[in-house]
Amino acid sequence: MTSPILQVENLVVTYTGRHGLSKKVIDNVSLDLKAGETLSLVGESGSGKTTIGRAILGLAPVTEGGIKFRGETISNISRSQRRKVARGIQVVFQDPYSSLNPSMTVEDILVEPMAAAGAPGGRQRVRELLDSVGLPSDSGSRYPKEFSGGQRQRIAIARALALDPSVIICDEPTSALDVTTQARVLTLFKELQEQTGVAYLFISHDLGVVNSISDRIAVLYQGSVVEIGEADQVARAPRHDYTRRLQMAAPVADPKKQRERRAARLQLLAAEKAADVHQGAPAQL
Ligand SMILES: Nc1ncnc2c1ncn2[C@@H]1O[C@H](COP(=O)(O)OP(=O)(O)OP(=O)(O)O)[C@@H](O)[C@H]1O
Repeated sequence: MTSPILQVENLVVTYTGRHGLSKKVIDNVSLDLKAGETLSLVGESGSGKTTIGRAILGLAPVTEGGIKFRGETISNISRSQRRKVARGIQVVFQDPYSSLNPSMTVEDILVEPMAAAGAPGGRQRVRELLDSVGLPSDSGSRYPKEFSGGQRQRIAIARALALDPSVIICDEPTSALDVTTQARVLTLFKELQEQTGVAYLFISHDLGVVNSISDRIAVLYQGSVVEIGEADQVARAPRHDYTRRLQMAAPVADPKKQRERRAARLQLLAAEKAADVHQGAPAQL
């Protein structure tokens, strides 16, 4: 069995507010990401998905537990150490409008991470990166505002690929895109994974979106993993009530499927009522 490339071990993230009140937002989460796989993290807004991604990137406090990349601890280390050991972890954010510096050309955006890491990265590499994400090779001299949302997300993906990462954290990377563009960008993620062997930790609130690209899915509820398993099993035959609710909340275009969903939702509610399991159940999704 291949050993995991990224390990989140018993992670606890606690934030302390202005009045000294502390709030545990991640509670004992353990996750393994294997080389070349896509593990999705799904849950409703506020469940802690982004916080886990930020903790991996060194942007959220790791209060307890630890994070390892290629077997080396990367939590609670200095910035300079992180630059050395964690350069193989990159990120693509949700919003392609705010995540790209509007005053930089696309070429400068792509060269920046390579220059910061002291990696070789000339015009040829920029052209390769643009080509790999399906953008015209002359895009380098243009500015982000000249591109559509989907194209901007391609630029952000090219930037994430610049240092040949082995892990990309994709934080709701298609949520700001229309459905057609969303599908194209998801296909691009898949193709890039086939070509490069990169692993994705794919963060989304939408079980429908992640099912098509995930190997495994972990479901997060109030800072804890309540279910984890093979993508098809979690998305199609969830074991946990909360996952069932997420499944039913995911938008579907097909009216027949919508009717089936509605019937299943009513059945679930009736069963819960009968079993009186409402106490402690998550809020309406
Ligand atoms: N810097 C912070 N200080 C205090 N609380 C925070 C901070 N960042 C996040 N939180 C809290 O942590 C919890 C988890 O937030 P997080 O953004 O990780 O959730 P999420 O599942 O990614 O939600 P969304 O899909 O809306 O982004 C929320 O209750 C949020 O208010």
